[in-house]
Amino acid sequence: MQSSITVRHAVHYTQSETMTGSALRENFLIEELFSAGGANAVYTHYDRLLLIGVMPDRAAISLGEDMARVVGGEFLLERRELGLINIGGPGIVRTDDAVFEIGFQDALYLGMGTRSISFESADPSAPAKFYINSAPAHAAFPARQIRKAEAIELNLGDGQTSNKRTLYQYIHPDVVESCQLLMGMTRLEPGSVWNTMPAHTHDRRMEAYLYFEVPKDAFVVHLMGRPEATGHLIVRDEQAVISPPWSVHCGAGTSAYAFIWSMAGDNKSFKDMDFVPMGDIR
Ligand SMILES: O=C[C@H](O)[C@@H](O)CC(=O)C(=O)O
Ligand SMILES: [Zn+2]
Repeated sequence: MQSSITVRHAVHYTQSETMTGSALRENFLIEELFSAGGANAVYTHYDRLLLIGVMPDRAAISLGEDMARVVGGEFLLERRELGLINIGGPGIVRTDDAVFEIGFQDALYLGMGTRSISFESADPSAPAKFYINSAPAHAAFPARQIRKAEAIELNLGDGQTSNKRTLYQYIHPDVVESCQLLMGMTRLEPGSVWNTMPAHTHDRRMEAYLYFEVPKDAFVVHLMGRPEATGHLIVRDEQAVISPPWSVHCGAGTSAYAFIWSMAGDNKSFKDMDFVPMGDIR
């Protein structure tokens, strides 16, 4: 089983603005989260968000002692909460006292205090891909499965500006209670390529994007940085971007794609965004 845990430090924009393209990639892009039969984790110091990709094949994968060590606890969710969305085949998540069948584009919230968590693929030839985010928690809320049909659906953008898309809020105060985690998915319509335009920042919360369903040979040009000093990351299928609180996070693909966004920080107010006037982007 291939597994990894890496730590990403927080970076000030005065430093990121002097970085080469490859240094930006090392600090803000996660190239490999999903490896067959493995679990890859990135612990970021931005709001201590933990991003994990779990792709079980024949055997179950559990988040065990190595993860507990990273967070300095007896077990991973001793003082944390966790959200996940499955972007692969049907999967199964077992916890201390429950079994959840998690289909494609279904989500699961697990609260603080959940001791044992293990992941399986229902069919190893169509493996599940659990994209997991975990953040520090102060209260124990009940576990809850959120199917795609239960997420809040928002229709955004316009074909005329190539940004027609559907946004699904899964872990959101109007759907399920969480301490600080917000999580959802956005899917571009065929022919639309721009996400999150007009761009925004939210200094109160960091954000992470996992791009998926990016066709082979296609890519997304993800813009990051302060609005007046943007840089870019070329992002391929199933790669994730860590977006600091001071950064815009938007992009255009060479074709349509989907992505999972998640946030952690001071509030859970999705609408708390500082929109950037289009004329200010540099
Ligand atoms: O703060 C919110 C996040 O940046 C995303 O939810 C935006 C997004 O998915 C979109 O506009 O397409
Ligand atoms: Zn945002």
